Amino acid sequence: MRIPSSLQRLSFSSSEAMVDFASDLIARRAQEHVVANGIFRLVLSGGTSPLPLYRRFADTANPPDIPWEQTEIFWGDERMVDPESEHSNYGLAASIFLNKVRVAQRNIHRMHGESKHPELAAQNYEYTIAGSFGLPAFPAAWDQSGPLMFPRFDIVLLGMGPDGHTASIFPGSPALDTRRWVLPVSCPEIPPRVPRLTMTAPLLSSARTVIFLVGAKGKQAALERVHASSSGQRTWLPAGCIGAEKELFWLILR
Ligand SMILES: O=C(O)[C@H](O)[C@@H](O)[C@H](O)[C@H](O)COP(=O)(O)O
Repeated sequence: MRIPSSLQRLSFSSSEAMVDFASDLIARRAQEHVVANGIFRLVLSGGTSPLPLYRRFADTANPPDIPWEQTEIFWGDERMVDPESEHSNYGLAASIFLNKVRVAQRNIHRMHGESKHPELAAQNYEYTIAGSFGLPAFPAAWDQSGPLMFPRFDIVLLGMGPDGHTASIFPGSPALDTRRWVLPVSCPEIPPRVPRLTMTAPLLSSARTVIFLVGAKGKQAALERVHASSSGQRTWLPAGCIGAEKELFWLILR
């Protein structure tokens, strides 16, 4: 795991407080990245925990000051379903906020969950990532002989399931240790029981800032194992294997 220079675990007694913290942090970092590089690359999470934050993004009464015109949007994982499906991570984010903020359609990089060929869809997303970062058309992820290379997203949002999975990286997944950036995932044991696509642990952990948003209900045991690992005991729970280049935040709703 890439050890971040800062690790913060913060617990919140209300969803509003957690959303206030997360949206302020994202807005500040987004502005800094736009000033420094002219662009802000944000990776969204699936699941239910980030939904209040997504609603805040679209809140016209109290909008966070995010430079949407300079923002590119990606997903950490997607279910192999149509974008119109209620299970589509893209579809949910689009209906809650992406269709309401000033992000350009060309900057919304969704994973193609409707593809009948998950491996091709994964490779296609690696091309998309390479394109955004101005990297060669042949993604370094496929070059078995070259040095390891993982593009650096500015902020990655993640959740965690009760089994410790994050994105669609389940315990024992090949996505934990690979040079690939995106991999197909066969149907997991947990709902929705559909195959997925996922960014891999090394790619997610290369981000400058990683923010976990977790509701503690049903997740206490996994949280304890993940947090024990950062104080020295090893865990192989996928969420505990995710690091960051600079800052790793665990925002936990009590
Ligand atoms: O697409 C997905 O399902 C996710 O990205 C997944 O990793 C999710 O974040 C966790 O399962 C937590 O989900 P909840 O936030 O709904 O508990």
